[in-house]
Amino acid sequence: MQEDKKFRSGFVAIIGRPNVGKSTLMNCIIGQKIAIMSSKAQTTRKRIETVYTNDEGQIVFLDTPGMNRSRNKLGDFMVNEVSSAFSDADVVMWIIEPGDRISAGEQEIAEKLAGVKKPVILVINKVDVNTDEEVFKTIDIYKDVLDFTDIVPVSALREKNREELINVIIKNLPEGPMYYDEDTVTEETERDICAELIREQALQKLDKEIPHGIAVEIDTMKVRPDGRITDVEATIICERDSHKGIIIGKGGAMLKRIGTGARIEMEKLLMTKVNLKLFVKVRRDWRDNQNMLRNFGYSDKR
Ligand SMILES: Nc1nc2c(ncn2[C@@H]2O[C@H](COP(=O)(O)OP(=O)(O)OP(=O)(O)O)[C@@H](O)[C@H]2O)c(=O)[nH]1
Repeated sequence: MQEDKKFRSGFVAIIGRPNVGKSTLMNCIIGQKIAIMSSKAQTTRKRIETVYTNDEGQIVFLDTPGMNRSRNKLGDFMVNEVSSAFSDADVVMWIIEPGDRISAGEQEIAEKLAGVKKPVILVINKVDVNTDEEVFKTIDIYKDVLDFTDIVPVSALREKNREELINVIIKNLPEGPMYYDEDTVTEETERDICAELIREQALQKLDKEIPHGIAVEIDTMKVRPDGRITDVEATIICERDSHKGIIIGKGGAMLKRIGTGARIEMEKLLMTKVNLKLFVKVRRDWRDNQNMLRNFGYSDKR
């Protein structure tokens, strides 16, 4: 990174009617297909979906409601949740397809976005199946609908203008830190879920002895080159030395039970064998420490 060029980072919300290519575009930007997580896991996860990083910046895509949800939910979402969904975003990306008029659905999105005081980028997707003339016409129709910071025609399927779009998004982000390791794409979510699975087992097996005073941190998670085994090292964090003793159990028996239960669940999620090593650490009052909480994937609201 050069001194005069500051690193930019932030959160991007993607909005658009069903089928305009939102998922395809996101896959195209991050350069790989995103595994679909189980519905059970999703209900407990925060909204962060995927991360793209290059030398200039880091884009964290937020999973806005309506993005992966059922088609007819979009309207409800637009009415009820648009402001809260976008409150975390630094930039909004509105995806449309080329067309010669603004449909009712698009109109509704435009009205809601009119109240969003953030940069809005209009992305015209699927230009591979349209003539330049049709694309220009679309730009013409849409350019005054909102005060867009940029309008970018792309083809998510053919990866046309991918780099240009990435540059435009990063240009619109504020200066900021790298929130995630540069090689993080989606496994952050898998890591979070694995941590959650271990926590779930611990809570189940420990019964009421240590109610909620534990957190789980995944230290390393690596798939072996043959793709058949994932090595995971994780730490269970508790508040007191006495808790540590209970979690480990007599001769390590309790920790072994927690580990076995979690391993079985993780194998289902990751679809590989899992070699799990569990550690236990005491960190006094971790629940009061906001930074530590954020580290464990808990938002301020919890
Ligand atoms: N020709 C063409 N087809 C595309 C492009 N991008 C996406 N598609 C197709 O459009 C269809 C919908 O794409 P998705 O990425 O699932 O769209 P979505 O907006 O995420 O859809 P919902 O999840 O229903 O909201 C798929 O059949 C894609 O292959 C593109 O750039 N060109």
